[in-house]
Amino acid sequence: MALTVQDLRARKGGEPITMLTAYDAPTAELIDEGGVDVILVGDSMGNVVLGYDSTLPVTVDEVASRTAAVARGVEEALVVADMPFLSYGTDRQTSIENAGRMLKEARADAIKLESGEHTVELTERLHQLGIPVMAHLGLTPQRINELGGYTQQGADPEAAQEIVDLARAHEEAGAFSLVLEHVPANLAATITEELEIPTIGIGAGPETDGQVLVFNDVVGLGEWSPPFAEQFGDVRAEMESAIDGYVDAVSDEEFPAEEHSRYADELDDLY
Ligand SMILES: Nc1nc(=O)c2c([nH]1)NC[C@@H]1CN(c3ccc(C(=O)N[C@@H](CCC(=O)O)C(=O)O)cc3)CN21
Ligand SMILES: CC(C)C(=O)C(=O)O
Ligand SMILES: [Mg+2]
Repeated sequence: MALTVQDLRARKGGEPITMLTAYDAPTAELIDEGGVDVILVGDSMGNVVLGYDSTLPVTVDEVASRTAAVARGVEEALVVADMPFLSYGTDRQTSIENAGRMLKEARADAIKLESGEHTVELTERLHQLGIPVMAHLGLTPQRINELGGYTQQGADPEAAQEIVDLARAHEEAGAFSLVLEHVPANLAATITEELEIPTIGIGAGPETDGQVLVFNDVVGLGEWSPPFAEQFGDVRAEMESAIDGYVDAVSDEEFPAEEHSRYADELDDLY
């Protein structure tokens, strides 16, 4: 049976939750078969697949299209669509319509919002309507122009308290889980202890209820990855070697070989 948001809530304090991003069907299928619990169609697609230098240009259409592809590749994992910059938190009607598209059109199971004061009421409304919301606090990359850099958040007592208060407010509003990004490990541990919903950390230390990373960082596909990510493979080197192999084989006239080529006997008299 496919994982539900209720199953995820029940994992609080239990076996660590695993979450990875994916942006296409075949990758999502591999991740799903690998037993990962949650697949996030992250707006990090802006950086890692669409060639932008931030997540800000990513559109609702782009996330919806990629989410639909991912959902087609997945059988077991929970599929979460990441709402892009300015697709929510402006007016309520548009926010609900955009979030609704992810479930109605793209077949996501839930959505994620970069959270703040402006998303407490919206989270409650979406929850009431039947759209499960994953909250996201700490480093929220859609605020890069306010933040000035992708630095650790909540490192002083006042900023930490603000995150704790917002975490509680979003739990109360009905969020089913909370991503904590690039915050001190001791702050993430405290929030994890205080909340009843599972926390999922990225650059937030070992004491959250789960971990999330960007797929490209995990397999070693990107040229660059954040300091808190770990590379568990070197897919980039594999790709480079396959591309070199192809170019060499064509240049040396070794590809295509006999086994790749079909001849039509009927043409023998003509040519
Ligand atoms: N490939 C990829 N992986 C990610 O995890 C990721 C993205 N892209 N794009 C969207 C956001 C941006 N993220 C980032 C990006 C950079 C740092 C980083 O380098 N932080 C340093 C320097 C901060 C600074 O001074 O600007 C640090 O030491 O905190 C952290 C998280 C996480 N997200
Ligand atoms: C890193 C995760 C939490 C994210 O928001 C994304 O990939 O866009
Ligand atoms: Mg994101």
